[in-house]
Amino acid sequence: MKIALGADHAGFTLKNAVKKHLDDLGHEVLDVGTDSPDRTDYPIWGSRAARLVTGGEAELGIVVCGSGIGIGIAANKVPGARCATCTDPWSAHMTRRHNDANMLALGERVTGEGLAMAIVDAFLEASFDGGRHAGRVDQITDLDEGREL
Ligand SMILES: O=C(CO)[C@H](O)[C@H](O)[C@H](O)COP(=O)(O)O
Repeated sequence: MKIALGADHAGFTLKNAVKKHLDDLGHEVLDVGTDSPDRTDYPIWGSRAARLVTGGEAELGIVVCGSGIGIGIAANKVPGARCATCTDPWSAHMTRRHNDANMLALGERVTGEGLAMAIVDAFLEASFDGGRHAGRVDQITDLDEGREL
């Protein structure tokens, strides 16, 4: 699978660990940066990763900042991105099944590396249930495209 990856300085180390994990699993990683631990701004990297996902170059995206919150908010500003900030594997599993999330956000200052990989695995191994959830995801798309509910 092609997976977009992005992080700010506060997520740089965990991004590299996620990248190695994805490489080991045989995925193709599209790393948008950042490429150093120098201080930078999470909206840049969240939006760049999201654009790869919404543009179809990547199937899924994973983004990392200190909390996982800022970069997730930024990713979700790109229409078509459904990015979930997760701190546990169950939430990562459920956001794929019920929300058809196409991006996962992690917080390096929140989540240790071992747990982060379990979250990544749960996210990648689950898939969308469809059914009653499909109409709700369609409603999210309506919001993305400026329609009122
Ligand atoms: O956006 C965040 C908070 O929601 C991230 O944790 C950022 O990585 C953080 O704000 C960066 O903070 P810093 O003090 O500039 O390292």
